[in-house]
Amino acid sequence: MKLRFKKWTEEEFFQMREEVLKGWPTGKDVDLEEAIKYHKSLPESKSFSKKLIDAKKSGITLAQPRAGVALIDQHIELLNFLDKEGGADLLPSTIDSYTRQNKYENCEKGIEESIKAGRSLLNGFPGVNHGVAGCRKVVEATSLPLQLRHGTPDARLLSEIMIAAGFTSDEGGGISYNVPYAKSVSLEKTLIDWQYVDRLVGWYEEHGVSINREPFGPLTGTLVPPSMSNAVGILEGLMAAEQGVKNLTLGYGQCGNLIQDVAAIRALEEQAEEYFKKFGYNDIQLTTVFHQWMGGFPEDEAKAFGVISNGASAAALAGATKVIVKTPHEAIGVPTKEANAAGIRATKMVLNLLKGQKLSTSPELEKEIEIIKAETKCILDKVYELGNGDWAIGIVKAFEQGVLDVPFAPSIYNAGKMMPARDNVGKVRYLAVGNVPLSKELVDYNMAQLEERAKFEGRPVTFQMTVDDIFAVGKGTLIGRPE
Ligand SMILES: CC[C@H]1O[C@@H](n2cnc3c(N)ncnc32)[C@H](O)[C@@H]1O
Repeated sequence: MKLRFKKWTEEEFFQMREEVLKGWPTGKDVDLEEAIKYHKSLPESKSFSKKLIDAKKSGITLAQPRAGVALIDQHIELLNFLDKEGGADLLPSTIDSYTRQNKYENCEKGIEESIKAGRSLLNGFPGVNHGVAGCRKVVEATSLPLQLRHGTPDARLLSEIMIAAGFTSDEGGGISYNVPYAKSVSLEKTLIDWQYVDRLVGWYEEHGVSINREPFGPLTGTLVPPSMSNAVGILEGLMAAEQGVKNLTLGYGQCGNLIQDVAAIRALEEQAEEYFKKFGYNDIQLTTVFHQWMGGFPEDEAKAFGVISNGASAAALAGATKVIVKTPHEAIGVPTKEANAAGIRATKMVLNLLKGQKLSTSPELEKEIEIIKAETKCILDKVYELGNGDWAIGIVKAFEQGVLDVPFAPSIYNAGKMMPARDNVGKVRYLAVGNVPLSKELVDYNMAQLEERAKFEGRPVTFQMTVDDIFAVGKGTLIGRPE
């Protein structure tokens, strides 16, 4: 399959599908006709797409945790606990790390050892190994819409199985589940593999079943300038729309300055709408998701609840359709179901207190929206030019040249030349642009904001600011002031 920005024909899709379903024995149980019938038999209350659109219409922010364990019965117990005791509005199934690397043999062993140990020895739910029948048990035994959340460069088989089982949303994308998650998987490969997933969703849509797609907004979750994550989100949105995806949630990871975070969500939604319209995708149902702080967490649980609640309020005031909830065990590892539920309850408390409130506009907010949109436009215009009108080709060339550049990404295909740091009020700025094609006035604007911090701290604008910022929240502040 040659990479190009064009909707796959059915024969192209079904030809690749034969290989995909051979990836593990459970692939042979995927039957699309049966899956369509099953989805149509599900109550509307289990449709991710519908719940998101209803929330957007009523202007509320939904709360969704991350959660996943090795064995089906324990996973069902966990999800129902998060529903009943946590008050979750939407349910996940966070997939384990072996599945994310297509190491299904290791999953098999992990499942056997978890049975012997009587507890989960995998850090998530091994959906491929459980197969359609196993995943369907989860769908049948829970009462909220279900989404697979993972970090899988090649999620073709995983998506086939879990969507056929009745999951109605799938997170990820050819950039956002490659660059922050893999070391040496090429962009061409993951863009094609995620075109497959989007084409599968397009096939469900063409047969009357709406499946939500959610690119992974936060990327490395470490000082990613909003315009860089918004550019990636819009690109993955365009890639999905071209393959027939209709229900799309674009995401953003909290950076910490409230005005910038609200501006980022507002800019993301407005600019994505602009690009969908400009390129002829007029029937996209667009929603947004705000990820609570994705960086280092305090170990102290009371402080962790402070971080969680702060993220919940930013999501509500931004008007995001959904907020992804963190837990007070974030600094330790996979949370207990009690800690996970507590994170949701704290979040829901804040969402309820702020119901109907949105951050009203202000000169500072308008300025930040304008800056983020202008930076994002510089990046997207260059991607389009590099691809000579083909977004997919443009993405590959943009990473080769550092036009798209995600800070602190493990991928060898990421230039890593751009460096961010916070300004004096904690907004994330471009300290060194690398080859990110910002206009001169935007480069100057970023530098002027950083100069203000430098003056305040009595030090020059320096990479040390970036380092200090990375450790700051774990130490209890947002901006890494010199000690
Ligand atoms: C994107 C990374 C996030 O996913 C979270 N995460 C990963 N696996 C699980 C898991 N199995 N249960 C709950 N949270 C999880 C992790 O804590 C981190 O906040």
